[in-house]
Amino acid sequence: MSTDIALEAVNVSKKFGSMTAVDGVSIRFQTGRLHTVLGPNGAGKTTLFNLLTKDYKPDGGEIHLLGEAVTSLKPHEIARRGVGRSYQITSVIREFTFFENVLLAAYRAQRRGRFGIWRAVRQDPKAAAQARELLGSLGLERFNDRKAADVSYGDQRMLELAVTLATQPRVLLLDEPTAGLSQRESERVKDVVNSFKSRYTIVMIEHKMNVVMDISDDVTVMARGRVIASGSPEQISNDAAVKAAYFGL
Ligand SMILES: Nc1ncnc2c1ncn2[C@@H]1O[C@H](COP(=O)(O)OP(=O)(O)OP(=O)(O)O)[C@@H](O)[C@H]1O
Repeated sequence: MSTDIALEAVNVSKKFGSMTAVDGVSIRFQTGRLHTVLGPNGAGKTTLFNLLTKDYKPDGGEIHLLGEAVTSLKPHEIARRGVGRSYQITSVIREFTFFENVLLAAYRAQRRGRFGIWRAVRQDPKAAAQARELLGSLGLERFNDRKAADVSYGDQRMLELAVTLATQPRVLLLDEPTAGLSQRESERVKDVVNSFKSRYTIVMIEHKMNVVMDISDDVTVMARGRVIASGSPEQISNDAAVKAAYFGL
């Protein structure tokens, strides 16, 4: 199998009772590209993410990561092999400062997922240097000593991104990184995600069309659990099936 494909779903399906949320989807995410999954509410995008990270077990089909079948692995094993996912605010400890949150994630990543006693975490110079550098590169150093609970929703989402990056993923799954953000904050997240391109393989679910069109290399459109179109942003915006299913035109 070609290793220029970082992550791949082959004919995956997932049912909830009698409802098929993901219906025989095959999709390839190429190394070093930003691939957006687009589609109306209920199209199956988040369920597809859950299948890629193995949070859900597929009813059929396979998942391949960096050329290897990983369909039987558990979510933490997928994470350890380099798939990082931002779980919205849930990955952030609200009572911890920005620095402490990123430090903890960096420390755990260096120890392949194991927790340490907090005193040892605090005294780890390598994790501390990594946390400082990461927060600096995202322009968040002014929040180093601020508690996550005390900043705006937009800044918490930036912290969530920093925590995910501290795990040193190869493939980054972003589920609506601009959801709930103001236009100015969305632009900032868009620029930051754009700056990650080439360093990571990025798979993003995103609804805001300006974000999708400005920074995606590839776009796949889902509707009712299936892939209805795939191509460049320009091809997708001119696709008749997409206009019908997504924009209601
Ligand atoms: N855990 C679950 N149990 C039952 N049904 C579910 C579950 N998760 C998702 N579904 C259903 O599966 C379908 C696909 O949902 P999914 O969340 O994957 O869509 P989506 O494209 O991410 O939508 P949105 O843009 O609204 O987040 C929907 O009909 C949803 O109600």
